[in-house]
Amino acid sequence: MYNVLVTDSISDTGLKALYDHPNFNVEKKSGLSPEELKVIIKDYDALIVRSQTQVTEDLLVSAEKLRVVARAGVGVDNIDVAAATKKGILVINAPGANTIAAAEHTMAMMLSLARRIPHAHMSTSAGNWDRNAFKGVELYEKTLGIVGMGKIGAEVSKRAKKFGMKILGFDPYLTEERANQMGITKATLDEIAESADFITVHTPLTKDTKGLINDDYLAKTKKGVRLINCARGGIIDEAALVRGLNSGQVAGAAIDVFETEPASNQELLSHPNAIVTPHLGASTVEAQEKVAQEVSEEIIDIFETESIRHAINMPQVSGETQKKLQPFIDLSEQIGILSIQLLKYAPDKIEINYYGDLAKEDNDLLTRTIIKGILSHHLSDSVNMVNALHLLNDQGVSFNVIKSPASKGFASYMELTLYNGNDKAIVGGTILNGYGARIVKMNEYRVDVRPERYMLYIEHHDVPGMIGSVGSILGNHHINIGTMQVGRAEAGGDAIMVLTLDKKVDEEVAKELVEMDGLKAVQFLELPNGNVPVYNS
Ligand SMILES: NC(=O)C1=CN([C@@H]2O[C@H](COP(=O)(O)OP(=O)(O)OC[C@H]3O[C@@H](n4cnc5c(N)ncnc54)[C@H](O)[C@@H]3O)[C@@H](O)[C@H]2O)C=CC1
Ligand SMILES: O=C(O)C(=O)COP(=O)(O)O
Repeated sequence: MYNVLVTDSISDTGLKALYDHPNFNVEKKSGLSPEELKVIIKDYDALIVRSQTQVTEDLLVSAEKLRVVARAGVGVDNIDVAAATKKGILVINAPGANTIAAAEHTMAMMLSLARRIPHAHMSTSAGNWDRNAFKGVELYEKTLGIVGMGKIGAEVSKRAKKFGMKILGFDPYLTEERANQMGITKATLDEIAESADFITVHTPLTKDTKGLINDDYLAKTKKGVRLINCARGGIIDEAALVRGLNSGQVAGAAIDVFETEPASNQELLSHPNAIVTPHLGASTVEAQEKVAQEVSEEIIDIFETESIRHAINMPQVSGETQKKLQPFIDLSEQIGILSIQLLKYAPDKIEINYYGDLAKEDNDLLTRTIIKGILSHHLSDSVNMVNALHLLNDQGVSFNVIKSPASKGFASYMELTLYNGNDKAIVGGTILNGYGARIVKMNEYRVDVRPERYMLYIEHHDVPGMIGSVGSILGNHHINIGTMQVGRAEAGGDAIMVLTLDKKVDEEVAKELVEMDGLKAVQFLELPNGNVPVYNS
């Protein structure tokens, strides 16, 4: 049974999949103080939040079995993603599920600014009938500058165009071609300042976007510009905005998100030309059901099938790439595990080579799986796909990934080399069509071995009788040999044997083998996810 904690106001309808699932126990606990949350978090496998709960490093330290933090929404600035990654906790969100809600709220804010609806409402409901004080402006034929042409920015542009607005879009990823397709003009921030009557921001809050609209920028805008922020507090610098509103440079501002929330900047909140809402962009029945449903279904998939769609701290892989890489995932981990057992010590340098078709794919997922295999030897369960690269970095191990389209004799081939000073261990593997995974290189030797649970790697001198002697020792201890591969550099020189065994070699057998004349190195290898033969009785 997996325990899921929900700490913000999340739609019960959207959580239905989790409520109905026999393997999940959902508990809703809102209004907890950080201290109270810290005490109970240790019992939960997954945590679902919106923007209110602060998922800090201090909280995550106490989250003993937490595997997933799910953000029922887009922005993850209330979650310490770096601390989660360090602890191997996956962070997911629900991108796109509240896009329409946020775009419609932006339009509502823009229309409210243009026609001063909140002010007119307050005055009229107080008993006044003032038809002259609230003369507005039209959106029609005005220029709207959109900073951040992602999902919400694009939906806002569609709606604003229908109102007859001219749209200038700024986004580092906006191409001329996409702008043309959308019927908007690609612009710079300065061009927006120069021509826009309304400016709306739709970016995440990053070090680049923090204070993007500041005193300097406002000085370049048209006098009487109107500003909207339904993205993140701080993209428009609040102090600069108040100065702009006071001087009249800014005719009006509609603000849904604030530098600190709950908002406390009274000068802004009570400014006669400001319209403010308490972070309501995503607050529609539809969006709240959708975000909750998306994260619920993804949590079930993560725990039941390990499939991840919207990870913040894991590589995003398309369905097609995932399908191509799938057969290599187990093999990657096996290569990692075998190589660290061959090297015996922790590596100080790692090199991963992808050849052939594999080199053409985005193989970050395989790289993480290989690293997880290597590190799990010393760090066991504390390493996973989320924190593998982070832990490697922490250990000061350098790693290098080389992709080469050359085939190396197989359609796809991967080779891992671990270094420890002058020592190194090499393991290469491939998937043979119709035959499955094969280890095809161990150190400098070519082999052809199906990765199995129990394996034995022996380096010896190429002299008569070696194979027989190893076979006898194993036979005397009732250890059946599944397969055996022999290889040599040259006749009478160095040679290897790689055996797959039906059971584990205990210390006594290992000792006998190590003491055998002519053997240079004996390494018992164990693959937790390798095949174990089953005998018919
Ligand atoms: N008020 C509310 O309740 C809601 C707020 N949001 C916020 O709205 C923002 C946008 O959300 P989406 O459109 O879903 O995200 P998105 O990821 O689809 O789009 C963000 C866009 O910002 C662009 N961008 C990043 N840095 C930029 C920069 N320096 N200058 C210009 N563009 C830049 C990116 O290239 C991207 O195209 C996020 O901050 C999100 O958290 C989202 C939903 C509801
Ligand atoms: O999805 C986002 O980024 C939002 O800002 C929505 O926040 P909320 O879920 O309404 O607290």
